[in-house]
Amino acid sequence: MRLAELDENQLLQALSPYFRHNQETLVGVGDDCALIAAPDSQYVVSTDMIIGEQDFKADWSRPWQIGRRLAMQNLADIAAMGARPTALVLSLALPNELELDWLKSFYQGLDSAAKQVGAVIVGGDLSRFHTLILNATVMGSLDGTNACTRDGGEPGDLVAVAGHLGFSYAGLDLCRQGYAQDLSALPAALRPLAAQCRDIFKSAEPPLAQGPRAAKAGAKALIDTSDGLLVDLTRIAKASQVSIELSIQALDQAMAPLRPLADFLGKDAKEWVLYGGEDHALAGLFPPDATVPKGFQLWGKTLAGSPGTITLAGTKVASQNRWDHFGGTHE
Ligand SMILES: Nc1ncnc2c1ncn2[C@@H]1O[C@H](COP(=O)(O)OP(=O)(O)O)[C@@H](O)[C@H]1O
Ligand SMILES: Cc1ncc(C[n+]2csc(CCOP(=O)(O)OP(=O)(O)O)c2C)c(N)n1
Ligand SMILES: [Mg+2]
Repeated sequence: MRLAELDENQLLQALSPYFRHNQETLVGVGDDCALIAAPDSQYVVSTDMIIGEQDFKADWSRPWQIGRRLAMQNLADIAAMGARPTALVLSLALPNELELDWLKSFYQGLDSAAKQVGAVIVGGDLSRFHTLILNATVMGSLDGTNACTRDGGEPGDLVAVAGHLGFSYAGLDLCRQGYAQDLSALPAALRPLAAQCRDIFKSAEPPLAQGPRAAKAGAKALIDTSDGLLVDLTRIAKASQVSIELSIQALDQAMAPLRPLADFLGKDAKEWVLYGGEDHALAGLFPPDATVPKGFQLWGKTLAGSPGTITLAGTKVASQNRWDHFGGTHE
């Protein structure tokens, strides 16, 4: 059945299995607003949208993967404040010819990501448009800890990263080179890694639990790598008024698993790791005596150099944003 055959109430009824309650939900879907408990007297909130063809392709990704990606990239922003996601609202512009099954599957993906961290969908808005425009807004609780903003770092801090780096860009390159669905034309030895990269590109797997864990371990600043490691490290370095020195060993370690695939596709694993966006890894600045949580890799340290400068083994590296929708060198 196509959406054109349904009114908004019928659509919402069809999606109702995905409107769950958690302990923060005082009023969920169905009233003018949701009513969400915020025991801390403060909460974190963020929003992010994705647009068909520009941020995903409906013929590359299954609808549940698109839903999961939209949820995950929003949830990652909450994790990047050291917080726990509690509730999501969605604003969706949908073409008339879209199948109801597509939309249900999309919500299944959203819900699967939300479930992973105990968050629920509590509201939204539906509109018709010829292009898919999918927006989520997410709220979260700090559970009594301090928010890990980008500006808390100082010279001498440890720089550590949790999550995948470059895997999403590798997945994008695989899709661009015709491997969006079928990997059988790849050498057998590369297929498991290729499948992992492709899945991370299509649905994103940020280390959501590491945000609150990092906050508890004393992280002074956190950011998620939506636009690429160097761009996002530059943001945290500028906000914290420090420079960052990265280690070659950390880069080599991050590149190692991706190298065979990069070589096969004629791509550069270093480019994937340093400039690839949408991995939503968590990069943090920790005090020099901190024990960084398991799952965080040490990447370097902050220095009192020119704010926002990133060096790799002493040499300044450029951090141009490949993914700036306004005026950048967006591909
Ligand atoms: N249209 C907008 N109106 C108000 N604030 C915005 C708008 N777009 C982005 N921002 C804010 O600017 C900051 C940077 O945005 P963005 O680069 O999208 O962050 P992120 O990479 O974490 O999603 C965020 O604090 C965001 O809330
Ligand atoms: C079809 C397609 N082409 C290219 C990309 C890659 N891409 C699009 S936007 C983006 C960066 C992040 O997007 P943005 O909207 O800037 O996210 P934010 O920084 O707001 O979290 C990347 C890597 C993609 N996801 N899909
Ligand atoms: Mg954004």
